[in-house]
Amino acid sequence: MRITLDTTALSGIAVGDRVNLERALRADARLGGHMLLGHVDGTATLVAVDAQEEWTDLTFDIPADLERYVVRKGSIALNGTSLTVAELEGTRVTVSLIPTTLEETTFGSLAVGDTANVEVDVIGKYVEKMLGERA
Ligand SMILES: Cc1nc2c(=O)[nH]c(=O)nc-2n(C[C@H](O)[C@H](O)[C@H](O)CO)c1C
Repeated sequence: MRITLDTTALSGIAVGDRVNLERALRADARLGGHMLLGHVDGTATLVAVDAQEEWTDLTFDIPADLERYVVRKGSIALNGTSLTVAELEGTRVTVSLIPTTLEETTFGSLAVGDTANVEVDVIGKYVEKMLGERA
């Protein structure tokens, strides 16, 4: 689909490349992350990797029009993975990845300059629309 290739980083992957997969959440299951729809809003560029002993900080530059939907300690999906925003400075979003996440996802092989798919938390979009309509 044209919109998928235009909006996501999927146009840059090749046969044999790894991707992250998660089965759909059951409505009666416990929610361990946030409500992820799989609708990618744009792509972010990895600008810094800071590996510590017990976690690794990844800093991404996200599109300017998505910044307003991201809050510190809020949720963001990067490459389909539900993550917590550890730091936020303008369009720079830092996430701290635990070893499990690095092992189970493709983040372990991401390098500075690589792009990742971004899905912002949908709650902010609904709130924005409702407040806009009320004004
Ligand atoms: C909300 C959330 N936040 C983080 C995070 O900030 N850092 C991290 O490393 N992992 C987080 N996780 C768990 C990951 O989504 C999970 O480890 C991967 O999806 C692999 O299953 C979740 C669910």
